[in-house]
Amino acid sequence: MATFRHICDSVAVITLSNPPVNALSSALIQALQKALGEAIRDSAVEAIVICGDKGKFCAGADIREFNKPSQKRGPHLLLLTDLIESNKKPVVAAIEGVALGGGLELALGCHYRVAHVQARVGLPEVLLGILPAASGTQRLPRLIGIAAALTLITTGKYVPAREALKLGIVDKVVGENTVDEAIRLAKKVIGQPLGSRQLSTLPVQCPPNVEALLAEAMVKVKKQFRGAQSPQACIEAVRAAVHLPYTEGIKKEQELYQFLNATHEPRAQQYAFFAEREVAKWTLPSGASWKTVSPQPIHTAAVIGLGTMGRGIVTSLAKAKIPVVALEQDKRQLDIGSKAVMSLLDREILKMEQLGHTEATNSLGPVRFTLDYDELKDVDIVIEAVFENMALKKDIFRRLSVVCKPEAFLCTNTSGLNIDEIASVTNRPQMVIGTHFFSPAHIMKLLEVVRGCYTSSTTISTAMRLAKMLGKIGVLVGNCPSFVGNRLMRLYVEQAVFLVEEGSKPEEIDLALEDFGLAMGPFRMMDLAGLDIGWKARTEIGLTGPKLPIGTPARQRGSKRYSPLPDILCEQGRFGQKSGQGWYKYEKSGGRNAMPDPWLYNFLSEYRCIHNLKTRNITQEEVIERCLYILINQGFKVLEEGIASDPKDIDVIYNNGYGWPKHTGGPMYYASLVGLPVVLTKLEKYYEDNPDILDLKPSNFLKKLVASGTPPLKEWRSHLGSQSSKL
Ligand SMILES: CCCCCCC/C=C/C(=O)SCCNC(=O)CCNC(=O)[C@H](O)C(C)(C)COP(=O)(O)OP(=O)(O)OC[C@H]1O[C@@H](n2cnc3c(N)ncnc32)[C@H](O)[C@@H]1OP(=O)(O)O
Repeated sequence: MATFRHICDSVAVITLSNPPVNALSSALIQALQKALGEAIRDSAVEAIVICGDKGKFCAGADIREFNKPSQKRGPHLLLLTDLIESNKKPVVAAIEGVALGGGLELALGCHYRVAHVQARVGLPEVLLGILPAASGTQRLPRLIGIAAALTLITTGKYVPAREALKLGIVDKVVGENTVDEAIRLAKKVIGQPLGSRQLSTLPVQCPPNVEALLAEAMVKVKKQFRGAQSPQACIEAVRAAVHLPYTEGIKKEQELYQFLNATHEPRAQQYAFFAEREVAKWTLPSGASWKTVSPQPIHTAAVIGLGTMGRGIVTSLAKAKIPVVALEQDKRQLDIGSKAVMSLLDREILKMEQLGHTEATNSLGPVRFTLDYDELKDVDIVIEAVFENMALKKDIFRRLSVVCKPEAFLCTNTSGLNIDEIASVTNRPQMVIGTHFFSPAHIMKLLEVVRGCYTSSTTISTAMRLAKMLGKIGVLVGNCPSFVGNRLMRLYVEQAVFLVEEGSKPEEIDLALEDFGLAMGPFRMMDLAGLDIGWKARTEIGLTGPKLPIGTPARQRGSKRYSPLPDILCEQGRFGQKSGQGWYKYEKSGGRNAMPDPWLYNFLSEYRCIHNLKTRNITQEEVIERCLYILINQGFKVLEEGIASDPKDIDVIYNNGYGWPKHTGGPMYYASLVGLPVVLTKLEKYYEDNPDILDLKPSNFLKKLVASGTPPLKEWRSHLGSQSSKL
């Protein structure tokens, strides 16, 4: 756990060991306390170095223990940091890999910190719904000042070693032999006064405008993490560091920690943390799983189509150091696309240089641009990223069948087209898979990996491995129209439009859902994405436009309610931000600043008049419930149909691809927080009021769970019974 071995020349080295990331479990904290006690008492020891086993210092408190009753957790990390700091023998932290959360707090208790150049440090507690409650909110501001500490503590950002050196978090950065360097430093400082190295004793250097700084930070986090309490608590704790002596500040830190712990946020965020790691551990009903099926190596890749998605995918591959061949259909498109890719790559290089990488250019994989399909003959994987047109995609896949080597995997980046139809035109349907990237593809963490009926488990394994190589979270889902993410999203957006027909304003709905915590309300989101995209898709399948049978009622398709509002806006040339007007108006075409539009109010009045729609007062509560519960209800249907195998798959998709607030855990976790009987009763009521909105009808699976006594979320899967899985 924590071993103490004697080193020559009187420096004791204590090694933290708790694989895989040396998280501070109660057992490790106890062992560390014991090892420290021994080193302190040993008169032959004059200095101490603390390091981590296997090249990782420490990833912080053991998150798996957070739900243990506190009396069973053993000695508190906070006391340990005080014990280290007050020790008369100098203590040096040798930071390799990571020093995160409690790991960095432990290092801040030490008198000196030496870091390996590739190490990263940070206080990510805020991302787990808590705050750095082992003195991090009090020691860090004393070390690096209020502004920098606020940024780190409220964002949870990981800082690379060189930046940490500039900020003053670490004292030295080394390219190799971190522990040896720490030992050398420890020896050098034996006998020197430690006063200035004891952070708790230092004054906080406050700029004159400190209150304004804190207020500004508060405004920022309230906007950025709407509805979440931990970022605000972090600021309160830093404010305590400004105004109170250290021991009082620590009391405040503990109070705020207890307060947060009593909310649902830590549990929700910690659920989200583990869910992201669990989804990588896929299992198929056949028994094949990540453990049994090896991925094939991917040394080279090709991307077809250099539109917005293709450019991001190429950049993402280059960032993962995978050589890419990027193909376009004609010279003009190739020129435009290649320029755009080069500019994205330049930005990546700049970002890396700012983070202290000296050889940033060499850390990207090479990109070759071409018009020639023959250049694809040797690549290991192809990702097709042309626009959503089935005929075009099929043409490309036919061609790939001929050109690519037999072992090459063929992926289609689609947000909802049928993978099986695409696979069926190839000579290797078992090697075809959907890879639904999210825009911007080089930044967004989510990758929906869509298994078709022919897709082999080796192909799944390889695509999931590719996600990991790209630094993304791959979530395996089944093949159905719009897959999981967009299938749920469509109903949420449609519900928002129905609410406008019934009397809400777009901005009221956006505000209600943004206050709930969603990154962007549905109308601002539609305007950003472009209303014309959905319009084209609806025209293609005959929901509107020339293919719509004459005599179809305007607000009905089959037995379902339909709103033609978005179609009419498009007919008026209102495509959203790109045309300067959509649900909102903008300062210019391409403008970002959404302003309520009086034109829309008049238009909506006329529309309601024409369709004989009576407006009514719609509460925020109804907006949230109808928009979110219909999405959640569809989540239960997706589980029932075996399109997703576990509620956490849906939560990971929403948290990482759709701006769902992580502090509520994701839509399915949120449903469990609200209580399934409540969700069911509300859906029943809204369905009764709106019998033509068929998707409000509660799913059988939701009803089954409630009838079974509302088991906890982790047991839902076992209640699915023998459904026909699409995985
Ligand atoms: C008990 C009350 C104490 C109160 C004290 C309050 C003050 C202190 C609070 C904290 O310290 S909270 C923890 C803060 N630390 C983090 O948030 C770090 C989270 N981890 C990461 O960012 C990454 O895991 C990593 C360390 C950068 C490694 O990333 P990598 O991509 O290499 O691997 P992963 O798949 O993410 O992780 C591997 C493995 O390790 C598990 N794990 C990671 N961190 C922790 C942790 N802090 N506690 C427990 N387990 C952790 C992770 O779940 C993976 O497990 P498996 O999936 O392999 O089982």
